Amino acid sequence: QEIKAASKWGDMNTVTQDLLNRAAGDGNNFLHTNGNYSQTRYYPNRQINVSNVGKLRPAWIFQTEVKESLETSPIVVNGVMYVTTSFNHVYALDARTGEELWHYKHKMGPITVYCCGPNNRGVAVYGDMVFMATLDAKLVALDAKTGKQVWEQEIADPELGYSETMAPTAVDGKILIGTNGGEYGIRGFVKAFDAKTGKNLWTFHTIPENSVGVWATKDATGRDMHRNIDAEKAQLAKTGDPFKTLGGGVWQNPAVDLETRRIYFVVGNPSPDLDGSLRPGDNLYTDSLVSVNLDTGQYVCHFQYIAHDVWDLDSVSPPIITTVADKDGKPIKGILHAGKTGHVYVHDAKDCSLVRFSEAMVPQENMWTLPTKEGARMLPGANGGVEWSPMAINPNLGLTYAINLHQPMTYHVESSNYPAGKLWLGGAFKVIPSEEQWGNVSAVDYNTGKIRWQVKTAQPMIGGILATAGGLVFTGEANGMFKAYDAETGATLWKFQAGAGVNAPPSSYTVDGKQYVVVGAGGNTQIDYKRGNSIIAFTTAD
Ligand SMILES: O=C(O)c1cc(C(=O)O)c2c(n1)C(=O)C(=O)c1cc(C(=O)O)[nH]c1-2
Ligand SMILES: [Ca+2]
Repeated sequence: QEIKAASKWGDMNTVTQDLLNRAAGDGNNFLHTNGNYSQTRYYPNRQINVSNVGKLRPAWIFQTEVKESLETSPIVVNGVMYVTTSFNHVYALDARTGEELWHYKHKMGPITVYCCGPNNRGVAVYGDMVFMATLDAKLVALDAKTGKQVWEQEIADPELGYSETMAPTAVDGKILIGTNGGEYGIRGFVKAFDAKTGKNLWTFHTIPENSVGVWATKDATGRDMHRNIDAEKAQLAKTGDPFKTLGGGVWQNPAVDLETRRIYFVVGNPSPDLDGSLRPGDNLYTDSLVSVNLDTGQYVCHFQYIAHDVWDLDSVSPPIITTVADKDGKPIKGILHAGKTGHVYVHDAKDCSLVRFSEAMVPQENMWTLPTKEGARMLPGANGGVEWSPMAINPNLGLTYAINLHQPMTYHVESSNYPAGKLWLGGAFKVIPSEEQWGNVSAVDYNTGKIRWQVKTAQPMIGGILATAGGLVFTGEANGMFKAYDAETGATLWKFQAGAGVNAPPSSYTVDGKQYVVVGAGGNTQIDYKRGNSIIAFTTAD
């Protein structure tokens, strides 16, 4: 195996910072989880385009040995592809043929705590190494040529509810990583580790020691959240600031702005999910966009969407940096984020402030009805709106593409004390079986907030989306359909039956003059979509 890998390996496979910086214009490679540091998922080549996508067909199918939910974003470096699976396997594949070059299987520790499946969303590449974070809360660095482990570092203590599902981000010799655990009473963070040695360089706690905030009564869109502020104040006087167990995971990649040396990420829900009585205050910085300094981890700004959330409405879909129109129509550096609430939020990158929010992409009903013991119906359900699924943009059209869920649920509260590192929901959210569920692909004009087009799908959507300069948008569905849409109109231009849920973000790359689109088809645990173990690469070229 080592020999096979080495024979494909040249100096060109070394990932320099310069290569990572130029990823947005590099159609040969797919170097970041979301395409580039701005996380636009906009692929610059157009060999596959609106006029020939109908001829797209599988070039190869690679089957992993793990038939469990697949959420990997395939990373491609000079003809070598890296994918991960549930339970932290990594494969290096020949991107032309799908031939296996090496396979790394993480030796899992005894304790893994994850709410929503044994997922992994992929690797980061830097220098001659490949980085993955694991369910037992380790960061591992592998030799990119051989898959042999170079170092391993504990990110946090898995016994306390910390675990990893996200892909790391590599920048300037640092590996950035957050944590999941919003359902386990953790104290969330983003950490930077030295890429060479694994040494911890800085830690930003997503929950400040003063998490109380301003007693906000309205959400980002101005709707009353029905908080009982007097009761919260009484609880605060009794038990103090709940910051140590307040959750606030970061389980998707940050966007990196090298011009200002700032990163932007979104923070998940407070713990326990449905029981607000034990955690008085706004619960800063849960359900927020946050920006910190890349070199020091120092706080720069934040914007909270939902203060004192009791519906598990994590902020999670990865933020995108792009030029947007401000309120006066003037172009500014903006940040886009799609909420579980079903809105696309548009921010000013300078101070995180909200410029606008889009029309709701899914039905919203009874917002913000508080959970009850018997269960209160509110739409959207706890998976959103939009889940962790990354959006993609087409900057020429000024559109951002999101995939949506419509899953009616009731929210139930049942108070219980912190069970030290065990699941701590403070109640339950339950799907209403008699109500229809569905999904959408939505194209939203981020300069106006208006929905440009929307296509309904048979099931709620989870996974991700890719936009290309060929005028296309690619995304998959639970029923195994992988589709290409016209980016301007939403017309379906091509589809393929992958045999299992296509619930992962697609990538694209070009090698030996051929453009490929690649996606995982392995289903999803959280929504129980049909499992599989395929990585499928498509091409139109002969
Ligand atoms: O708060 C958290 O830390 C956290 C983590 C994760 C995860 O890491 O998979 C999910 C969620 N929350 C969550 O609320 C959720 O709906 C969800 C769906 C999925 C998935 O992989 O499909 N993960 C998660
Ligand atoms: Ca959560």
